[in-house]
Amino acid sequence: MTSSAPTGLRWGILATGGIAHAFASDLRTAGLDLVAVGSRRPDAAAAFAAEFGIPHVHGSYEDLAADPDVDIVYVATPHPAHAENALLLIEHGKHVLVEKPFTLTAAEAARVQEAAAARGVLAMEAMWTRYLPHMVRIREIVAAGTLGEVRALTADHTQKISDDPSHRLNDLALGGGALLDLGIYPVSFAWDILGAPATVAVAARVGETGADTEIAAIFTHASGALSTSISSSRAAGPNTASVVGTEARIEIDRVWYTPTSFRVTATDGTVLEEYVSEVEGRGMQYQALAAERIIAEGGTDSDVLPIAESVAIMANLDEMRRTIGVRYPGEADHG
Ligand SMILES: NC(=O)C1=CN([C@@H]2O[C@H](COP(=O)(O)OP(=O)(O)OC[C@H]3O[C@@H](n4cnc5c(N)ncnc54)[C@H](OP(=O)(O)O)[C@@H]3O)[C@@H](O)[C@H]2O)C=CC1
Ligand SMILES: O=C1CO[C@H](CO)[C@@H](O)[C@@H]1O
Repeated sequence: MTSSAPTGLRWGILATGGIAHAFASDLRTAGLDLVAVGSRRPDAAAAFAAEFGIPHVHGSYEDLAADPDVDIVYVATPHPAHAENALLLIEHGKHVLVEKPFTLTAAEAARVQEAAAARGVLAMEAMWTRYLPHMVRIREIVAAGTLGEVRALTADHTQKISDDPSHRLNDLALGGGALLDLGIYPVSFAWDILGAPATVAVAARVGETGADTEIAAIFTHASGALSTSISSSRAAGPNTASVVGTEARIEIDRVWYTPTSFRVTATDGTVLEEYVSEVEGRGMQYQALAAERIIAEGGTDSDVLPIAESVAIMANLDEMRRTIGVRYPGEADHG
């Protein structure tokens, strides 16, 4: 089970940028209790609160963290700020749902994991795709053995995003790079279906700012399966994915990491299942409902994406970046 009905948990949102808006809108659509917003800019917090009818308005992240009427906070800052923001919130006893990638590095992720465990709160990566209904169904189909032995998985996350050097995806100071922003989706999908890679091969193009603009990866997995992924912040491709087994395959339509459709087709061409998502809004509410269920049941970890797996995925991304020579400012300080 990955989602359920709202439990009345009181949500705060930290930051007021693009994805904070999308998440707030999905929380409202799903009837979750959004009570607070915090921004570095008091005006931005006030405007965001007015847009979504949020009662508690905080002109700093510290004030949001200290709000006694907030149970859980969604962190929607650029990746280099995720660890610092999450640690502040955890220190104040808040549960946290932290945007992907969970942090900038595995060392930061491990620090958040430790702090959450010490405080007894939930820290969960907002890899929203894992919680979407079509992904839940895909995991069921794979687990049931319908595909036979899974031999291959493919996925791309390719978008034409601005080449302005100051854009978040190009600026290393903001965690720029296709891998951490886009490539993490196919990487996390491969982990979800096939587990940790046994070997990792990567090739990339690195742009003028030092951030990767394209990256292709081939993983082998302990089962013998291969997974491949391509990510680009310069050109929009199919954004489809497939899981191929000895008896049947799953083909996920574009855009595979958002609510969409898929087919299960047997090797002889028989269509075994056609699935069409029926999701209100963008679909970011499912991860929030999953977090609410875990907390209501007294848990502190996600069964769909445990924090240890988020840390391990960050280590996988660290290794891929080492291979392609992408390094973030002050990374040594980050650990
Ligand atoms: N799940 C998904 O589909 C998506 C996830 N994301 C993830 O969400 C995070 C934020 O992305 P996005 O919303 O596109 O980014 P934006 O630039 O649109 O917003 C980021 C917000 O973070 C706050 N912030 C804190 N420190 C800084 C800083 N140094 N520079 C700029 N902003 C800062 C600001 O809020 P304020 O001024 O109010 O404090 C700002 O509005 C990223 O980690 C990204 O990977 C992004 C898009 C889609
Ligand atoms: O997660 C994401 C999904 O796609 C966005 C672009 O539209 C990315 O920038 C983002 O971080």
